[in-house]
Amino acid sequence: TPQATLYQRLGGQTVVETFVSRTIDRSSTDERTKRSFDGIKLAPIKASIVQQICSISGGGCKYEGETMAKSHADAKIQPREFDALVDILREEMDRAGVDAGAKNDLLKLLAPMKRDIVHAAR
Ligand code: HEM
Repeated sequence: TPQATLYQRLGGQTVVETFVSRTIDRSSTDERTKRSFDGIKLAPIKASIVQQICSISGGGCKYEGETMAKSHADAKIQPREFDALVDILREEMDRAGVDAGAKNDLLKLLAPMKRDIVHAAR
């Protein structure tokens, strides 16, 4: 029998949509992260992040959005802002009932994106 994909272990589409939606809603109002979301429409980012997570976790989607470097460049995101958003994501995966192993496996796939998302001072 084939192994479950990470996407399946995360709970599939409904669960991924739930924790992504709540993460972005909270990030757009949390004092630590909200400034970057000022004037940004949340529904399209949510859909894009769901597609990206589905793609990298073996859910069979094709991510069609921008690169992480390009989509975050204008916001000049600081390391503490990145870390705060990931903390919110971790809390929302817990709240959505995601298994600890699956949660950590997804966080491991997202962690290397930090270097593209965080603004490099030059
Ligand atoms: C691992 C962490 C993160 C991932 C996986 C991620 C993923 C994404 C994705 C897939 C998009 C949509 C790109 C597109 O559709 O072309 C996006 C856009 C965006 N992200 Fe992130 N992101 C992360 C961290 C952050 C952080 C830390 C912030 C701010 C605190 C942030 C703020 C934004 C904003 C404001 C947009 C919309 C940009 C625009 O439309 O102009 N993201 N992100």
